[in-house]
Amino acid sequence: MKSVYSPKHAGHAGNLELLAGELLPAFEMPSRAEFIRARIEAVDLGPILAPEPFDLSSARKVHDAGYLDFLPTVWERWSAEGRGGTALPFAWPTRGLRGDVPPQAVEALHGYYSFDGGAGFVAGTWEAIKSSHDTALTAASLVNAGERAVFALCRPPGHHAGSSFMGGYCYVNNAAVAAQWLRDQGAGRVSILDVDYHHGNGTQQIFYHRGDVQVLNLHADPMVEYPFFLGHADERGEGAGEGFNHNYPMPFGTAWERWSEALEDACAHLTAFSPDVVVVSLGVDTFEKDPISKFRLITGDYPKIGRRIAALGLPTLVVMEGGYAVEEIGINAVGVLTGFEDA
Ligand SMILES: NCCCNCCCCCS
Ligand SMILES: [Zn+2]
Repeated sequence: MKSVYSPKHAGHAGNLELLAGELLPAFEMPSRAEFIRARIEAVDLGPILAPEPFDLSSARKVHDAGYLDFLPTVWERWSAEGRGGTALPFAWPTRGLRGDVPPQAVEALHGYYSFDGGAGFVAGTWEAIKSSHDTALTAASLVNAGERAVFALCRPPGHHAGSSFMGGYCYVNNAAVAAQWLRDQGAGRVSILDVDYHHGNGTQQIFYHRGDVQVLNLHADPMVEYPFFLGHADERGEGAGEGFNHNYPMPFGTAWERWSEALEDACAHLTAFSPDVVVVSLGVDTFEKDPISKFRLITGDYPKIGRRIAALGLPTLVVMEGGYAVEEIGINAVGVLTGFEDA
């Protein structure tokens, strides 16, 4: 299986995140991508290609123009105010407030375009975001050219980013942009299967009113887990999107037996939709040892996920999302890919 990877992710480093009342080093750290890349090489999965540069024309079909135009300017605005550290939002236009965009105040603009305080910027963040976007589209172009499956080693991740909001370490929704790009290349229908521990609220929001991109999410119950404010089973899509959104919220402690039942049901809906291509948002924070998550999948479960997805018999783009047990992230993420190949 081919993979796509860019070393430019590494500039997105040294971020701090607000966690349980403390500013801590962000769990979404550069070593995540390096452990995965090392594992790809260790198991000889296949060639690791550099991304081609892509323009943002497909991104502009799933993200708001003002939002996309803001991302490259955050660090320069922040540092122009003489600030260092991590650029973080500080005020959000929540219920009862106005949504006028404050053009000059970067921490208010950042809040305007965020749903949480979890998408910080340092000097190299925009370059990393763009390289992650290009990584996903390069991998998508290989699938579109006939590869059965390609792995986009994206960092930063994207599934929490909506049409005009960032959050949860996500800025540009790589999987959503790739699905849109595949549609732009002529794919009639695309399914996005998000197996990350956290609900892909951004991906759901982007396609919620569309019937051409089906979105299926397996995740922790939002009544008890981040991102909290989306991801319930009764969210089935609206308008043209009615019936094309499927959520499988599950309780803390969920292990393979329960989780795989949800995967089976999701695969049945996916097969019924008969997409031309599947985009997998691969998070491995479902792992029992993940430091911020509470499912109980074990390393031996990840090849089973890959085998099940391979059994769909569809061209497949795998896009890296979350996973924070850094020592095992490579074994678990690449386990999905080797499982897919061995099917
Ligand atoms: N106590 C909940 C903290 C959640 N922090 C953000 C997690 C983002 C995961 C992205 S896959
Ligand atoms: Zn996650």
